[in-house]
Amino acid sequence: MLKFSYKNALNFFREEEIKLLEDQINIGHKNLEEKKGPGAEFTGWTDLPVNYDKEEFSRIQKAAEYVKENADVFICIGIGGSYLGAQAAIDALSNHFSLGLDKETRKAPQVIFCGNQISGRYLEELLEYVKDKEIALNVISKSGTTTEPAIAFRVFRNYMEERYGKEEAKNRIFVTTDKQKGALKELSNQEGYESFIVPDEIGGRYSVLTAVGLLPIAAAGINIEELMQGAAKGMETFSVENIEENPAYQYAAVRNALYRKGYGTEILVNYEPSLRNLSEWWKQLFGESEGKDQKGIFPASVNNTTDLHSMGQFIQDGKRDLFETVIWIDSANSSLEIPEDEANLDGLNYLAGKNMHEVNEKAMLGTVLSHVDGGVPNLKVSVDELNAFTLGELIYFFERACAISGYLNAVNPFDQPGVEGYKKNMFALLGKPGFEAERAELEAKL
Ligand SMILES: O=P(O)(O)OC[C@H]1O[C@H](O)[C@H](O)[C@@H](O)[C@@H]1O
Repeated sequence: MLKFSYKNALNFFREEEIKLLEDQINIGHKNLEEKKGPGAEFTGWTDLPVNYDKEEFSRIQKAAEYVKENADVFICIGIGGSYLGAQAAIDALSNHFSLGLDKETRKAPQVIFCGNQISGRYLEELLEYVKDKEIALNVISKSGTTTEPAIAFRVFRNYMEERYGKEEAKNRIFVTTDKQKGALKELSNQEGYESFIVPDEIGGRYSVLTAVGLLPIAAAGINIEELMQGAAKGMETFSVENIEENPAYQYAAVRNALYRKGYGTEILVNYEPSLRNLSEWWKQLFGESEGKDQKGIFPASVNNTTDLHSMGQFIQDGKRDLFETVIWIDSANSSLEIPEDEANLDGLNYLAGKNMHEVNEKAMLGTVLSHVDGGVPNLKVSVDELNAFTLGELIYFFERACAISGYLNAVNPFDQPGVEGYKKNMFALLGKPGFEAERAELEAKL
């Protein structure tokens, strides 16, 4: 069961301040339930965990089986919401070293993401890496026109057609995009690729539980039925109107109470390397949803205890406008104990026989207390253990909290007008037809 606690933030605001946000939360809740608030056209994710296309879901499972049988490497091309959720889930639930394990042990292909930057070196090295491995590919883009994945797909489509021939390449390429529009849809129709849909009413950063995330996640050997069941449990728990019974709404309210006092940066903190990319997914979710109209909480992250040795100083003692949200997994996920050592030169015998988890937990507790003393409010989201079910719950928790939090700060949590700025300039500088006037203007500034 997911739990949320803000007891370590209570030195920084009064409980009553949460109460005072209740009316606004109720309005946000109604907006989501009735799908009628700002950005209502992108609220398809609210009931997705129970209201999804079951026929497509089984096609996803079948495609994942095909990939498992026929590929050593599954190349997933996408950027932003079209890869972060899948990457987060796969990292959270797979062996840290699965890249180095053979396929028999892994029972699934390696999933490698690309098209999420414009590095030629990365693509070239990936082409070299897969040259003696069987590959399959999933190109994922809701709009079907995003430059980064489009370039990577062009490179890999050429490569696969040359290597496998057009017909076999077609069997190995899966497309996830809009149901009717966009260049990728057109290409997919023309070539006859098996395709999956990003529903109109679900924006990229809310799409991990659609085919966008589900195909890569299933191909990595993760049980997507359990993931959806966990999300459905999340939907049940976190769609309750009453804030006292709804941890997601409490989280949204506390964040806003802190923000209004000048805490402008939230750091998501984990103590497991497998959660590093959950933070990357979370950053897009909250950053794109809330950072607009010249306001919003800046979402940051640290990976502990690693970053206590680099960012710890700043968090403890630097500019005081930070608050932290710790994601904690209650149960030990390994039985590794610290060994006894006769010489005890490192002085660690006081830890001998202790499970690593116990040490990690004390590090977490000690850090929270110390940061609170240093003026950093601390929130905590915890789950009993990390598995596909609880991950589904966590995903829904954050999605729901994010939407309500955006409404509390009077922004549309479902649009992202700001991301077009760099694209327009890049197109102009690259000489894309139609951008001639902007090009001259920008070049004069360089
Ligand atoms: O899936 P796509 O249409 O390719 O979009 C990928 C990403 O890029 C955009 O610029 C948006 O800011 C993101 O919200 C989106 O997730």
